[in-house]
Amino acid sequence: MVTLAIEPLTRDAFAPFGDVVETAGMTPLSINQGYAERYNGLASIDVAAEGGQVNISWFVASVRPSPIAIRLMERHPLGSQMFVPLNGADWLVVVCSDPLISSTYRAFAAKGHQGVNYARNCWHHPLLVLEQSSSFLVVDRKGAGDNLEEYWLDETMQLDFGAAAG
Ligand SMILES: NC(=O)N[C@@H](O)C(=O)O
Ligand code: NI
Repeated sequence: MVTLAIEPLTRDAFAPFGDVVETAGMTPLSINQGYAERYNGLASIDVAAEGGQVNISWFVASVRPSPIAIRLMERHPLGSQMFVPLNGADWLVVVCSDPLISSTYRAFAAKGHQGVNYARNCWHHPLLVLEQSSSFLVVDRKGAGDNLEEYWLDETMQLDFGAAAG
């Protein structure tokens, strides 16, 4: 059984896979006569391929059976996909650069104030949450074309919550 250590989610660590949507390290603009701060440019939304349009949706996700087994990876060839948690609950992100090579898999512990934007064609596991009824704002692509490619792993991969890497 292949086990996958879980590492902290940081911009640098996640850079090969997309953006981390958080305000840490960002310099805000003061707006609205000083009554608000604006953090710009947190993610690159890439959904225009083949006439795609932005799709704004709301996910309410359930906790998967424990121990969480990684059996399926997917990617969206025509667009990026962004998840921003709305409940403030911590969650999990699993990505890889080649689903056939287990050493390319990475698991990240996402905090409740962190979102991610999977780059177009980034292999990722479908939304993984740690608390029931976890709500997310999702920004991805709607339009013609096949925007889902799936890969079912030959051997289930387990997440190792005990050995948090990093
Ligand atoms: N199916 C769907 O809209 N969501 C997945 O793409 C996912 O990454 O959770
Ligand atoms: Ni997806």
